[in-house]
Amino acid sequence: MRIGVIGGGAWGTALAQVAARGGEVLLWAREEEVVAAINDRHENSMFLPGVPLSPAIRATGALDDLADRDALLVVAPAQHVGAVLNLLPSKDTPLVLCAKGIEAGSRRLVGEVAQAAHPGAPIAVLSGPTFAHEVAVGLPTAVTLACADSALQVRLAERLASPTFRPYASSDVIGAEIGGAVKNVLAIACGVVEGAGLGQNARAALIARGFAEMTRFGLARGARAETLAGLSGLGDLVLTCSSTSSRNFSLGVGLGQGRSATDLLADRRTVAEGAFTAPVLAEAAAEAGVDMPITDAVCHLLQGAPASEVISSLLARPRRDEA
Ligand SMILES: NC(=O)C1=CN([C@@H]2O[C@H](COP(=O)(O)OP(=O)(O)OC[C@H]3O[C@@H](n4cnc5c(N)ncnc54)[C@H](OP(=O)(O)O)[C@@H]3O)[C@@H](O)[C@H]2O)C=CC1
Ligand SMILES: O=C(CO)COP(=O)(O)O
Repeated sequence: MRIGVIGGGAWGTALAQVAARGGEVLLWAREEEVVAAINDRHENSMFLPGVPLSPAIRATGALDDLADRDALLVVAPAQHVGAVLNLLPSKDTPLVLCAKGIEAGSRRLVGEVAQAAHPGAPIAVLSGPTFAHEVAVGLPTAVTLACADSALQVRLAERLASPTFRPYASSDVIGAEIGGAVKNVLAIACGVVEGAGLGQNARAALIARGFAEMTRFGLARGARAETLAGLSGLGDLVLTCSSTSSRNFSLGVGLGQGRSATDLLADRRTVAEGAFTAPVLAEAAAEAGVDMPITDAVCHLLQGAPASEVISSLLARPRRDEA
C-alpha cells in the first residue's frame, strides 16, 4: 500500500515516520522550506525539530504527485482540509482523516468536509492520545483507527502498525472524530485551571465534567459511548488536559494567567485547533439542545472575558445531577 501524507506539520511528519517503517512514503507540504529540509537533511526543522526522519520519506510541494497513492493520510489543520482536498486530482483514493476539529462557518466535522470534497471516497479516522514528537521517536502509542469498511480498516492497520504504534479497530467514524475535536476545547479549559493556579482537584473535576460534556454531544450526533470512552475520546482528553506539550493546554495556561487570546494566538506558527473549534462546537451544541457549559466558558475566554469572571460564573451554576 503506497501511502501519501497531506500536511507537513508536526503530526503529518510523525505519521509519515510511522508509515515509513513499512515502506516508502510521499509527504506533501505547503512550505518549500519543509520540503527541502525533509529531502535534503531528513528533518522537519520547522515543525518537528531534532527528530531524525527515515530516508524512506520523500517530500513534495506538488499535490499532483500524490496521484499514484493507494491511501492518503489527511493531516492538514481542520480549517484547511476542504481547500486542500478540493485541489487534489484523484477523488476516489481512500482518505484517513487525522485532523481534530470542526470547520468554522459550515460546522462540519472533517469527515463531512472530506465526503463533500470527494464524494464516494472511502473514509477512515485515525485519532488518539498522540503527541507527535513521542510518536516520531518511536515511543509506544495506541490509536483508534475507525472505518466503516472493515477490510480497508484491516489493510490500513496492517500497513501502519508496528511494535510501538498500535491501532485499535472501530467502525464508529463519527465517534472517533468527535472525541478528538471536543478534547481540544476542554484542554484549553484545563490549561486555564493550571494558569490560574486553581489546583489539581479542579483539573480532575474539569476532565470528568468535560468528558460528560463530550459524551452528551457525541451521543446526540450518533457517536457510540464506548468510542468516546476509548483512546480517541477519554484517552486523548486525559493526555491533552495534563501536559504543556499540548498547544491547546498551553493556550489555556496563558488565558488563565490573564493574557489575551489575540496576543497568545498572534505569533503562533503551530495550530491550537480548540480555538477554532470552540465557537462552532458551542453553536452546534446549542442547535442540538446539548448543554456544554465548559465549552461556553472557553468561548467567553477566547472572546476576551476575564478568566476570574468566567471561572466564578462556571462555579456558580445551579447544582445538578452528575449524570
Ligand atoms: N501535533 C500533534 O501532536 C498532533 C496533532 N494532531 C492534529 O493534526 C492536525 C495538524 O496539526 P500539526 O501537524 O500539529 O500542525 P502544526 O501546528 O505542526 O503545523 C501547522 C500545519 O498547518 C499547515 N497549514 C497552515 N496553513 C495552511 C493552509 N492554508 N493550508 C494547508 N495547510 C496549512 C502547515 O502546513 P505547511 O507545512 O505546508 O506550512 C502545517 O502542516 C491538527 O488538526 C491537529 O489537531 C493530531 C494528533 C497529534
Ligand atoms: O492531539 C494531540 C495529542 O493527541 C495534540 O494536542 P495539541 O494539539 O493540543 O498539541
